[in-house]
Amino acid sequence: MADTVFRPRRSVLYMPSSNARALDKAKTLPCDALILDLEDAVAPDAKEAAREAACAAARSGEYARRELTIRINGIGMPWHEDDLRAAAAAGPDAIVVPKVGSADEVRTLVAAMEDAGAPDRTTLWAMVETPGAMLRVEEIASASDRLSVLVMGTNDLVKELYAEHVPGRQPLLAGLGLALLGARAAGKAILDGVYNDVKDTEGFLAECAQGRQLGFDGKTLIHPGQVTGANEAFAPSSQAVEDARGILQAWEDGQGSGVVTYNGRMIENLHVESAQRVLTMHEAITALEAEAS
Ligand SMILES: CC(C)(COP(=O)(O)OP(=O)(O)OC[C@H]1O[C@@H](n2cnc3c(N)ncnc32)[C@H](O)[C@@H]1OP(=O)(O)O)[C@@H](O)C(=O)NCCC(=O)NCCSC(=O)C[C@H](O)C(=O)O
Ligand SMILES: [Mg+2]
Repeated sequence: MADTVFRPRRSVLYMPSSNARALDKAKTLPCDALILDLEDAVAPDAKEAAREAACAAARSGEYARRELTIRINGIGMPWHEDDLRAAAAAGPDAIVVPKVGSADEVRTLVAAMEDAGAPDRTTLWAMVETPGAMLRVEEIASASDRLSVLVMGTNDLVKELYAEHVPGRQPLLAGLGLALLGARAAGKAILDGVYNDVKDTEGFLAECAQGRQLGFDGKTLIHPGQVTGANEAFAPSSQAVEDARGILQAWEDGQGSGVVTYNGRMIENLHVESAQRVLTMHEAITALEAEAS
């Protein structure tokens, strides 16, 4: 069911489940989560072999601390039902469903997962990547407790809007904002879309910084070379951690004295809550990284 404790999802790497080298390499990468893809990255004649490989990976227990998810083909596609049944039986951390468009679809997917015997630990991640989904994000996100994460599909959204990929993502800002509002109103995690140019480090890091500033929990990625940048961008900086500790200390020291300040800035209860959140994230990331070493 949906998370009750904070789980870092700074770097969430897609890989084609038909690519055995990528599946193997993923066991060594410092990403927080993996999406083993059966949808766009897999050609029609490779779908069945990819499904078997993804389910075997989910059963293997070889991906250690990394959250392991399987992206199945979308509702209405010829492989959808078999993918969902097989993924549910394999019991990954989550089943990722592309192009989810309504709360009814979420309820149908959750019922199908339950019918297929998905273990309780397997949650649903819904991709939102169409204009209709952007307008219904809150109802999609609130439709089931089993839905834990929303994932932006920015390539599909650009296509559906007849927009263009440009630095700064101006054509997407309305959609990104609506999706963030809907996810946060429903209390769900939300991941930013992918950056397609795997050789453009500067552009990628700028988009990570923008995604972080907008409020995303992490970024979906397409190449191992993008993992470290996303991990840094979506973790609290050492300055942010130091400030969070200072704010909590100033708040504790100033109880009963009325106005509290830290480094000349006014501190209210809401700043204390934000500082606590920063420290929770920092501790969760530190614990996750300690597991890896
Ligand atoms: C983009 C790529 C096709 C580039 O592949 P390639 O040219 O082979 O990269 P490299 O030679 O630099 O690879 C170096 C090594 O790293 C491994 N590798 C590459 N990519 C991955 C990966 N994603 N996960 C794990 N390992 C990876 C290679 O095997 C090499 O290993 P080795 O030989 O042992 O050194 C390729 O990166 C790729 O296929 N990426 C994923 C594409 C994908 O999954 N696309 C679908 C999801 S994106 C999407 O659909 C978003 C959404 O729906 C939307 O609408 O926006
Ligand atoms: Mg897509």
